[in-house]
Amino acid sequence: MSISQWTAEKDELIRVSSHFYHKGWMVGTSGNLSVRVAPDTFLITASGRPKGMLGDEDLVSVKGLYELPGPSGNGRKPSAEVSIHQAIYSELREANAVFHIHSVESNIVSEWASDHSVLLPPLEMIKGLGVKDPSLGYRIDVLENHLDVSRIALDLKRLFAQDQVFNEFHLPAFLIRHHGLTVWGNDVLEAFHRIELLEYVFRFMVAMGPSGSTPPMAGFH
Ligand SMILES: CSCCC(=O)C(=O)COP(=O)(O)O
Ligand SMILES: [Zn+2]
Repeated sequence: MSISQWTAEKDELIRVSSHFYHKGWMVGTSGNLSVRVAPDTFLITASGRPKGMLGDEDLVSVKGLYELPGPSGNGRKPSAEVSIHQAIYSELREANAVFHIHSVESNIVSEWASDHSVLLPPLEMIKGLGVKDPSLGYRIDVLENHLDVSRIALDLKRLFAQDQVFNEFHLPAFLIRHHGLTVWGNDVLEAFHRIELLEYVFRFMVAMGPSGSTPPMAGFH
């Protein structure tokens, strides 16, 4: 009898995936989630699985942060976007959970990028990303989408290599244009909170519109 490993971590990712699915952020097979279980090993959702109804076998382990992994023992393939997770875990020691979702709002906001980033509104919520003063003008990076996912991972590594990523004005998150939001945290709960609060910020931005102000309501002057 084989004793399955990391059952608590798998259960946690299955619960988070189901929650995000019901929010409309991981519709169908979209999005992927991972959690680090050792310095160079993480569990990640298998590719092409329905994110609202994952089972234990839909979480596969990946050992190594630099080479693309093959299929797991049960024939499941790691997420097609595994190289993005590898890039984050290899470059950021503080990242122990990485969540990637496809929400409508994050894709709308990604269209408003200028100079590869979007300015976030000075909402109190942004403090949940670890910043002290939301009024200072925080921007979220926007990477180009590429069919070849390893190109996105390479662009991300380049971004991490630039000093400003590590200064306090950069956030533990980025958008891929017309694709979705990726966030990391010190643990599953932190990544979970960060996804939820950024999605709140994006909903606010979409309600305000690209100019950042709501149109006057008919009948009010
Ligand atoms: C239908 S979503 C297209 C692929 C994608 O962007 C994604 O997030 C899911 O890919 P995975 O291989 O992780 O299932
Ligand atoms: Zn994706």
